[in-house]
Amino acid sequence: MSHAAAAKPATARKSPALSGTAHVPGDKSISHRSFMFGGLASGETRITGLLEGEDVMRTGAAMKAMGAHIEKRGAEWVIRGTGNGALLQPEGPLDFGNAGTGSRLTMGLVGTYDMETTFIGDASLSGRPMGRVLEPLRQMGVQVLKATPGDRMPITLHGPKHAAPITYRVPMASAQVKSAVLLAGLNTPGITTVIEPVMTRDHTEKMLKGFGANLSVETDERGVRHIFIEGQGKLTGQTIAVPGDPSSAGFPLVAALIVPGSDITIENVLMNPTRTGLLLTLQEMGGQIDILNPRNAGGEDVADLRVRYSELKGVAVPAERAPSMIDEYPVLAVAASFAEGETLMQGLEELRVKESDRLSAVANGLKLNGVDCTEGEASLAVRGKPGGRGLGGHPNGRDTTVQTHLDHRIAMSFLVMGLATEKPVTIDDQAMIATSFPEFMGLMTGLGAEIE
Ligand SMILES: O=C(O)C1=C[C@@H](OP(=O)(O)O)[C@@H](O)[C@H](O)C1
Ligand SMILES: C=C(OP(=O)(O)O)C(=O)O
Repeated sequence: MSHAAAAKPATARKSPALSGTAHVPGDKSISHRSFMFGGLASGETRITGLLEGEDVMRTGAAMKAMGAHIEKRGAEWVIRGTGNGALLQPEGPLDFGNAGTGSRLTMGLVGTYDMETTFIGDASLSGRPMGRVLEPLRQMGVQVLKATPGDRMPITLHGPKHAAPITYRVPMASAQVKSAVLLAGLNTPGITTVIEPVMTRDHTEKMLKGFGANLSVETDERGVRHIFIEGQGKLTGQTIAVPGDPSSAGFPLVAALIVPGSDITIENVLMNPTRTGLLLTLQEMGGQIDILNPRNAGGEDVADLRVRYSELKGVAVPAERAPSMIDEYPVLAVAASFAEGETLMQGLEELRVKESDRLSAVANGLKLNGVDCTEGEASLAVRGKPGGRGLGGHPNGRDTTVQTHLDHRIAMSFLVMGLATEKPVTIDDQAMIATSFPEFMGLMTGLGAEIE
């Protein structure tokens, strides 16, 4: 793979107490959707706090290629959208790099257009299953002109003259699949219905309503959500302040919990209840996390988090909590490596189809660095070593470099781990960190972390 030639390893070492105040970049999910919905709506959308990570920039480039005007003016992104239903056929393939969210949501957004669009991505994205989005799109009349076996990228779609509205029950807990169908519904006459048995992050629903879509949600007596969207309505540009990403906040947060003496504050973190599973779990483990100054900003709950070093205890994390902390399991496994007793995480089947097979990538990295853990088909049990004694790479032994498999969260999680292990932890490549958290190295070293 050509990527290997450019690999840039990084090493984290046992660090002194972390201190200071940090601002994590804007939420990735809201940033992708801000570019998409702003690019589609009529009139002007202004965005502050946008995550300028590679994944989101790919979404911006795709929207530009389909007719949106996007530019940065000072600290603000200003977009002039095409109007709903008026995206243009792009001249070349849309390259989504490493981004599952960008590619899957855009397949929904443009799949129902009577035009041809081709989706490509890097080696990680090209290995991820896209059938979960193509299946409902096919039901709406979309033709998959080309796909690699197993419904993988590169993928070429051509929409019908008139898409058919469907009722679609999402078969796995996935906000990306839910969102792709709702976005396909935007360009479809009539009402498209998504049935969501297990609630996932609700940014698409909240933001589409904010842009003026006729969208409503009913939750039945079994807690199943029924989401209705009326197609071909008008969307109007909005002003958006993107709150800090709780998934990115997880890295300095866990670092402060495991490095003795630490006391840090992370400001302006999104507290949407569909995203706070990690916080809840770490608090159950005995983590001292104070939620300060809770407030509402632009329709979302946000707060500042004061985090102090804590003696953690293992807990059982219920499978139902997985959707609210799906991207946080790698860093939770790191916290669990320093906790007294066993932490059992269940309901992890979706981790197998992220940027890497995160379940095996985490288990392998932990084992290499001396952590006792058991990988199940959809579970992970970690038996921690309080104080990190005996953990970390073996300088005179075999190569203990953690393989990150083009996965930003694996890279950041193991760098956090190395801040509190007896011996350093090395990862094979830090390049992918820029997909979601370009400021990671500077932010962490600014708090006192020893990473190079
Ligand atoms: O909708 C979104 O913005 C996201 C949904 C989740 O993916 P799935 O829908 O595949 O669970 C998550 O892992 C991803 O980082 C962002
Ligand atoms: C799973 C992730 O992102 P995506 O699916 O957008 O690549 C993530 O950021 O952890």
